Amino acid sequence: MSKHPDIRFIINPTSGPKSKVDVAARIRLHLNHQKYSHEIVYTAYAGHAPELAREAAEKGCKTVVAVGGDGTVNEVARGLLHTDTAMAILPRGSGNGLARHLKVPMDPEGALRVLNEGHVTAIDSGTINDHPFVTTAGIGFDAYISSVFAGSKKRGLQSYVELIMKEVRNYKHLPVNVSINGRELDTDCFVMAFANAAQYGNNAYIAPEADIEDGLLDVCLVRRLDLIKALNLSYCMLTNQLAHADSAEYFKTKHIKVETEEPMMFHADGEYVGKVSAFDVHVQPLSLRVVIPKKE
Ligand SMILES: Nc1ncnc2c1ncn2[C@@H]1O[C@H](COP(=O)(O)OP(=O)(O)OP(=O)(O)O)[C@@H](O)[C@H]1O
Repeated sequence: MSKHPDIRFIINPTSGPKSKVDVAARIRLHLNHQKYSHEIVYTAYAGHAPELAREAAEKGCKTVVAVGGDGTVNEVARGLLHTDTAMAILPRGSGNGLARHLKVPMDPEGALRVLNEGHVTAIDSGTINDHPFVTTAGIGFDAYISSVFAGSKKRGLQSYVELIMKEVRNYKHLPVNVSINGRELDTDCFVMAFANAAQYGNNAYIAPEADIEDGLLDVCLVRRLDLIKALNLSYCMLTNQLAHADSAEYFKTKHIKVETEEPMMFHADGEYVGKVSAFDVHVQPLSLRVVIPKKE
């Protein structure tokens, strides 16, 4: 019986800002071929990577590398959850939230060095209405932004920030009912983020205290937003600090339920999923094996 290669690289050819880097050539150049056999496959459509990752896991592949941004990482992770196959990341997106949280280098050589070392650990993931996420999920403004961004041809950090600045003034909070840690809360919700990793990507920290191995999700609730709160929140997100209590509240939990009068948009790992009026969010403790840099 022919043995499956140790490592499958899954490249999303549409990820990230246009770049001249030939990532397949970098892989061939920098992978330790004495240690690992490998193959490179390309996604042909959105939603292809979970199939490619699951197939590799079923064939006994040790590691599957997500070559792309957080959308690709989400898809590869979905195919590997609760298996023995580890996920590595070769970051090619514009945000790269999970790679940054796990301290995977942003350059291909650095990311391949981490892969060559082969240090594996287990991390949590989450589900929002049964949609898995590994970095963040959310309802309200961040989901609205992901829905608008998905329909826009523009990519990159600058377009993203411009979009947020344009839309933030028009977006209105909605009333929600929240059940968390045995408590019920009737509140307004501008945005509610469920963070497994600390950041959305691009070092924008929505939950600075999030620990990806603690079996808990960090919830960040912004009830209402005005100019002062928006400035405080943006400053804290960019400097990796908890925002002032007037701007945002933080909770740690295994499970949270949210019900809304009007349907609200939600996202999983920055990909817009849909609009519903009930959300059930769970942590899935230590459900994904990942390749990370060795701690010093
Ligand atoms: N071959 C393909 N053709 C079209 N879409 C694809 C293909 N392969 C994957 N996709 C979709 O591309 C989406 C975006 O991918 P990804 O998030 O990796 O890149 P990005 O949006 O450029 O990065 P970031 O999320 O960091 O901004 C994914 O949700 C995935 O479903």
